[in-house]
Amino acid sequence: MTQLYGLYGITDSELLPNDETLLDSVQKALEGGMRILQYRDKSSDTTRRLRQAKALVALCHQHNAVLLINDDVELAKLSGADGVHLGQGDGSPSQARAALGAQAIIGVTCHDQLELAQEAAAQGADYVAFGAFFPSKTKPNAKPAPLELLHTAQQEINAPVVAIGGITVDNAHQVIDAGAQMIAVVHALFAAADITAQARAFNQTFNRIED
Ligand SMILES: Cc1ncc(COP(=O)(O)OP(=O)(O)O)c(N)n1
Ligand SMILES: Cc1nc(C(=O)O)sc1CCOP(=O)(O)O
Ligand SMILES: [Mg+2]
Repeated sequence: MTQLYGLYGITDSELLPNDETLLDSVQKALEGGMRILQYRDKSSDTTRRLRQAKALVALCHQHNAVLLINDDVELAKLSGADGVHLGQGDGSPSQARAALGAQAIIGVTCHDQLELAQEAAAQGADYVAFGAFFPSKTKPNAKPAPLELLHTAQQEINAPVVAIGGITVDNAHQVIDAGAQMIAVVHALFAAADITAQARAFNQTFNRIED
């Protein structure tokens, strides 16, 4: 079973606009050691979303990686994905659990608010996500979150903690040192010239030897 730890890649339909670039880029990230992926396509093209989600499930499973679906519990169920990532407007973790079953991985966006994470964990979320820790190219208007929140969350929340927002190979150590078990990355991973090397570099940040 895949651990909820390390690099957590998130796809972006603007950066990866067609099936070929999506699957090719994800394959490269998997070759670099990414074991958690979220399919994030905010469009209403249901045919494309189902086709791409199913293809990503197959590809991720070939590499012992998990595929989570952003926003959409129904798509997670139809595609055979391993779980779902819920924003604050995307339904509750308990509703998602009822739809997807006990084995499903359910993550919840908590912005900069510890209370949202407490609520999500109490409802059975498998991880909680805070952000944005740095200025994000993908979501420039995301509300900033302070690094200290990760320290507090690690101590007080009974679920693994994800950090998101503007994370790069250069700043990843800041959120990891502050308590993040996973780093969720769009641009610095999927816009990289060498996605495999970049995925490897992100995961190495977790393994680096302390001075
Ligand atoms: C791991 C992770 N954390 C946060 C988000 C953001 O979710 P949300 O606030 O619902 O925003 P959208 O991604 O739906 O635009 C995420 N997707 N993944
Ligand atoms: C989807 C998303 N949610 C955020 C939040 O703060 O909740 S930041 C973000 C975008 C993350 O992309 P990048 O790694 O390119 O900054
Ligand atoms: Mg959402």
